[in-house]
Amino acid sequence: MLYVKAPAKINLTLDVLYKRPDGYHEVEMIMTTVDLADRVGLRSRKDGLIKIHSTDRFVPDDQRNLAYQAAKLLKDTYNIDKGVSITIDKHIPVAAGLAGGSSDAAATLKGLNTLWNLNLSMDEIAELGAKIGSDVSFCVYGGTALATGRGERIQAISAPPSCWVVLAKPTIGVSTAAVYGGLNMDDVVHPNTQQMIQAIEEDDYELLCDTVGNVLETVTLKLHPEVAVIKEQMKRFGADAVLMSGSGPTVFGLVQNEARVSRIYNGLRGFCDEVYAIRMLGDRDSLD
Ligand SMILES: C[C@@](CO)(OP(=O)(O)O)[C@H](O)COP(=O)(O)OP(=O)(O)OC[C@H]1O[C@@H](n2ccc(N)nc2=O)[C@H](O)[C@@H]1O
Ligand SMILES: Nc1ncnc2c1ncn2[C@@H]1O[C@H](COP(=O)(O)OP(=O)(O)O)[C@@H](O)[C@H]1O
Repeated sequence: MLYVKAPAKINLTLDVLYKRPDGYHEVEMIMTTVDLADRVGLRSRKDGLIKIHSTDRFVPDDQRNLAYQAAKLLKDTYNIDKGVSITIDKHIPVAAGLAGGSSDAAATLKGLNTLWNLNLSMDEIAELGAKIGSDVSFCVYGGTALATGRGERIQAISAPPSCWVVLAKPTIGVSTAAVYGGLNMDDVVHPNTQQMIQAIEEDDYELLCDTVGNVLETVTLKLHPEVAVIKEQMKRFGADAVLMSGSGPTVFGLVQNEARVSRIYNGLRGFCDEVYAIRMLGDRDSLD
């Protein structure tokens, strides 16, 4: 069995520029991977079948699974006779704005590249990933990046300043398509993507905290007012910056003071089942 780590992402900024004729939205996002990960296990099969087993009962075990789609895409593109048994040890909350499914797909592409000796480059894998979903290319590379286009065009940037990330996910799932669909471009208050890049490049934590922003937040907040309540609580318990990730409903708080991390974590556990205190995977400290 080959095991591949599939980490979650958060969006430090998420801007929508316009709705495209193909129905997708042109975006500008600063994304970074965090240390909350699924574990994808891959075992090659001689019978050509793709079999999925997940530890989470809400994750589909058929062709709807993005890891299944990843394996199928490789089989079809490169005429592979072999199949694969895929085990997904699920730790990332599902339909949460954390790209769990996309990361499982990226891990499957990378793992099968090794298992089936395909010798594809990262760029080739990322390009294939974009056919599965807009977030898959970012998940192939991981780290910290500016994502443009519909999210599939990736430019790496340096690691963000070191801090804790507290994640809180209310017990609702959110449909990404419904959130993009509910966006009214006349109401959009655009985050400053260039300023976020500057904050990261200059290792300026305060500027980073001042610059976080997500245009999808107002849409999800209207659909699910409990997300606003969690945001308020995170602020009250002392997070330096608070934002919804992706299409939500997960809210993240950034914190540098370690004592405050436990205060926020314990405070939120009171009324939110899924709370995590984690690090960004590519923060400055972990690179030292
Ligand atoms: C919002 C974000 C932010 O990182 O993440 P999540 O909340 O899903 O984690 C992404 O843009 C989500 O990417 P992903 O989940 O891969 O979306 P896809 O499968 O490609 O698209 C799902 C649906 O979302 C809408 N969509 C997606 C991307 C985009 N740039 N414009 C869109 O309008 C389309 O309606 C599409 O049919
Ligand atoms: N491997 C997978 N893990 C989680 N969800 C998956 C997976 N494959 C397909 N899905 C489907 O994709 C939907 C969105 O899942 P997910 O990737 O967790 O959320 P998000 O797009 O908000 O980051 C889920 O409702 C689920 O049915």
